[in-house]
Formats: sequence, structure tokens, C-alpha cells
Amino acid sequence: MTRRPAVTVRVPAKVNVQLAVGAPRPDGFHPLANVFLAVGLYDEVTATDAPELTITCEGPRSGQVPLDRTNLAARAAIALAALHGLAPDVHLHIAKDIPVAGGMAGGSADAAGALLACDALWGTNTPHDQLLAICAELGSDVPFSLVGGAALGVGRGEQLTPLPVGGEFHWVFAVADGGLSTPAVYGEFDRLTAGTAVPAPEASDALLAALRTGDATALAAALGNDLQPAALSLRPSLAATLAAGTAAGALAALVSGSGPTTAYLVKDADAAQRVAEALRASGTCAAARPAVSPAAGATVLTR
Ligand SMILES: C[C@](O)(CO)[C@H](O)COP(=O)(O)OP(=O)(O)OC[C@H]1O[C@@H](n2ccc(N)nc2=O)[C@H](O)[C@@H]1O
Ligand SMILES: Nc1ncnc2c1ncn2[C@@H]1O[C@H](COP(=O)(O)OP(=O)(O)OP(=O)(O)O)[C@@H](O)[C@H]1O
Repeated sequence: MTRRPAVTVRVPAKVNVQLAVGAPRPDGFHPLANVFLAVGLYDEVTATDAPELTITCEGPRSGQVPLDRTNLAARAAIALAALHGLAPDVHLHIAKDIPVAGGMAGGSADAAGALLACDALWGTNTPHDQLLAICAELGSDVPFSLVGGAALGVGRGEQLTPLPVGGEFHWVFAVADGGLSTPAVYGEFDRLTAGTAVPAPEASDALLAALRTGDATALAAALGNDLQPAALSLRPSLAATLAAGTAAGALAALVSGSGPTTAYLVKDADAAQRVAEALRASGTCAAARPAVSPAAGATVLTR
């Protein structure tokens, strides 16, 4: 067989500009009104023909990424191969820049990237709705990693409606030492809300309008993450990081998804540099990364 050229796909991280969480469903998942925004921090997944499924990973804390079939990228390749009656004989190389277990959907990005890379490598031309269906089976955040931009996710977050975004938003992301487990954070949400009436999740009109008009000040006023108290309860040191970003002039500060990465919305690229520098100097985080949103979803790179 002639060897096909390797395919590399670039996939963005996400921040949840609104994460409204309802009471758990009978299956344990929480109903969400999840407003995703893709941000310009990327992983790259390269798929190469190989005699069997293998994975390598490079980048910060890549040692914490599993290299067996539990890796979400491997699971994506296996699911796509099964759909087409193929063997998942591929080498996947993941160049990681999205913080591992950071609440920015890094594993989900790798799954979406692997799916698109294998589809191109194998020439399987899978229709977009079938790719999205595989994504939804792999994880609640995975469909958004494929589409990028901005979207409202309902159900467990996997049912997406694209949202218009009227301009660029500038952010700084403070990477924490170590990760947080997403199930543990949802579990802590349940513990903290036990005995209270948890309202049905609803997207905020003010937030959607701020996205539509590209108004950073209005977006800052409307940001919200119902998982933030749970993430802070499990990692109290994040309060000092949030305070350092606010003191440095961020328009708003919040935990990104399930954390422990924290997100700072700022006015422009200069403010992003200043806030990032102040966060580094505060000693309350492991790294501070400026990034711009919205970012495109999973994209095949032509080299
Ligand atoms: C926190 C977010 O990142 C916000 O976008 C997501 O809700 C998490 O999405 P994800 O990591 O893709 O999550 P999944 O892989 O689907 O689920 C992992 C675990 O998170 C919890 N989970 C996830 C999504 C959801 N709507 N309710 C949940 O309770 C469940 O314990 C589940 O077993
Ligand atoms: N390709 C992958 N990259 C990173 N972690 C992976 C991957 N595949 C499986 N995992 C496992 O998933 C766990 C969560 O990692 P991930 O980086 O996806 O977290 P996250 O960004 O907090 O997720 P989310 O924001 O979607 O809840 C890791 O601790 C790791 O064990």
C-alpha cells in the first residue's frame, strides 16, 4: 500500500462564558446552559499511517496524558474506524499546549482533532453530522471542540447552537499547579447545593447580547460559572489568583469550566500583557497565557 501523507489538525481550547448548571438527571449528568467560547490556545494532533494504534504526546505536563486506548484521541480514532469497518491502525501524535485537566477541554480538543485527522488520512469523508454524533458519544465538550467559535450547549452540553460573535475578546488564562477532576467538581456542586432548589439552567440574554455586539465590558458584567464555588471549595488557593487578576485591572475574573485554570477578560492586547505579567509576579499561578477569542474549531493544517 502506498503510504499516505500525515495529517495535522489544530484544535482550540474553550472557556465557558456562562455555565448554568441544573440538578443532576437520573443518569448523573447535569443539565446545562453552557455558553462556550473557543480561545486561541491550541493542541495539534497528527495522524500517520501505522501498523497499529499508538500515541505519543509532547508539551507541558504531557506525562499526565494516558498513552493507551483510554486517551480520548485514541477513542475517537477507534469510533471512526468502527463506523467505516476499518482497523484503527494509526499513530497519533499530540502536541499539547492546552493545560492538562485544566477545565479548558484539552482532552476533548484532542478527540475532535484525532477524528478530523483520521477522517482526512483515511479518506472516509464522514458527513459533519456523523462526526458530531461521534463527538457527543466521546464527551459532553467534544462537539464544541470540533465546531469552535461560540455556541450554546444544552442537554449535558453536547447539543449545540452556534452563536454570533461581534468582535474579538482578549483574555488571560492563569494555569494552576495540578489539575481538577471534572466529576469531582460536579460532585462538589451537588454537595454544596444539596437541600436547595437548583433552578433549571437558562442562558442569559445580557450575555448573548454582549457576545453578539462584541462588547467586552458588557460581557464582563454577565460572565457566570455555577461550578466556580465547587472549584474554589476543592481548591481554595484559586481565590488568591482571581483576586490578583482583578487587582491587576482585569474587567472580570472567573474559573474556566471545572477549573483549576482561571480566566481574566481584559480590554485589549496591551491589558492582556499587563495582567499576565502581574499574575506571574503574584506567585499565585504556574503560568499566565494571553489568548484571543473567538477561535476557529478543529482545522486541518496544510503544510
Ligand atoms: C465542565 C465542562 O467542561 C463545561 O464545558 C463540561 O461540562 C465537562 O465536559 P466533559 O469533560 O466533556 O465531560 P464528560 O466527559 O461528558 O463527563 C465527565 C463527567 O463529568 C460530569 N458531567 C459532565 C457533563 C455534565 N453536563 N454533567 C456532569 O455531571 C459527570 O460526572 C461525567 O461523568
Ligand atoms: N488526549 C488527552 N489529553 C488530556 N487528558 C486526557 C486525554 N485523554 C484522556 N485524558 C484524561 O482526561 C483527564 C482530563 O483531562 P483534560 O485535559 O481533558 O481536562 P479538562 O480540560 O479539565 O476537561 P474539560 O474541560 O472537558 O472538563 C486527564 O487527567 C487524563 O487522565
